[in-house]
Amino acid sequence: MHKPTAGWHADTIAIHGGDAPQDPHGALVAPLYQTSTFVFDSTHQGGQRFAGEEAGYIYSRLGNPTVNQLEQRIAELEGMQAGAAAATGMGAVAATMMAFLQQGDHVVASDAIYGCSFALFDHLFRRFGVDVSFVDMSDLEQTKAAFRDNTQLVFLETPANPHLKLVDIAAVSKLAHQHKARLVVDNTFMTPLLQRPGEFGADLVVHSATKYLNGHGDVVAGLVTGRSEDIELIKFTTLKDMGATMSPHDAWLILRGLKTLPVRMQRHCENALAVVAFLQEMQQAGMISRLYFPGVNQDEQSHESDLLQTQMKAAGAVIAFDMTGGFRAATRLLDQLSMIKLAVSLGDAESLIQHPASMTHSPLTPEARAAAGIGDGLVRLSVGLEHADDIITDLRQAFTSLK
Ligand SMILES: CSC/C=C(/NCc1c(COP(=O)(O)O)cnc(C)c1O)C(=O)O
Repeated sequence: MHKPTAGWHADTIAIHGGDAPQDPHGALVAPLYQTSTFVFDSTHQGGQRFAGEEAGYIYSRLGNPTVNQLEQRIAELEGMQAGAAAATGMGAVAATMMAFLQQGDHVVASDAIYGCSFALFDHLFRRFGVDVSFVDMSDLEQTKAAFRDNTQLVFLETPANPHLKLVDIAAVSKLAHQHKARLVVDNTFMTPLLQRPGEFGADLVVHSATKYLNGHGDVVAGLVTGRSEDIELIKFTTLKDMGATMSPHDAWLILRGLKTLPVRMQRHCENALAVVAFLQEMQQAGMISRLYFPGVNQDEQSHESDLLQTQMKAAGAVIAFDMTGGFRAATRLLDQLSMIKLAVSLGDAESLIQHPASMTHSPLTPEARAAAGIGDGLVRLSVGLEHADDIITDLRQAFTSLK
């Protein structure tokens, strides 16, 4: 039965998006195709399918009905033509970038990105002869100067991991396209509910689906969306041959998580605003030297508040802050919390807190960490779905214990 998907709101696409695999029993939730391979009717059919002469499934690393339903749903949510699913967020980042790179190429990357993305670019890509320039993309002149004749890709996160630095997607996209390069935006911290980078000129949008998209702390996975021809290239070169494809069960769990993404993001953002207000009290009390949250440091970047208005629907629910007492205060605070869990990752129902310098961003060289402004006193908090008062109570008792 044809679905009238045109004109649906994101809240509806999150539940109904993507073609559910046909089920003879009319199951409301499409069955999970937990299979490694698919049986051919004949040798001829098998050959035809491998040759691409006949549509149909072959082997789950080459495509799976449950995974395809998720790929279609995330593409519809991002407003992109197609999607590809990966075993992890890093699988999505790596497969996406490597599909468009070869030895001798150059990449312009933001200096504010997740630690393992930095490591992929700064260690692995260099080993294979791809050069990467890390730039402060809030400085468009510096960004422009970084381009070379062999620049093929531009990569950024906004808001960036770990301290929520914002980048003007449209401005960087213009620079990328002037140099005939593709722009890849990692939209993990926002999700398509709060930001759709394709609307501002991103060619490819990647996600750690581990985070908000799945949202329940029980899956590690990745997704990428873009134009059909780019997604096909990623699927049938790097993803297929690197083997970084997503399991059908993970896809099935993410499809279930996505159904509540709109209401979860609303609650995450409401909670985050209440927690920011409390942390501002701690800042006024001198226990926090700097608070990072989109729109909070108005003096810092008035352009930041413009971007919050133009490319984002809300500020999100990840907060970072520098402890006045540095590493020792940060360590004591994190070790004092009880309901808020001391763990990396973000975007889960559970509030999570961690220490970027020694954890998520430990792969950065000391120089890169300094350039990105990631100090030893920096703490990153992912605000969960608990009652805001209970989150604040836990934070308050931990801060009080430092006095
Ligand atoms: C070991 S640290 C835990 C992971 C964290 N981040 C992951 C991440 C990835 C990579 O996504 P996976 O491969 O699904 O973890 C890609 N892009 C962004 C913006 C990310 O934050 C973290 O806690 O900041």
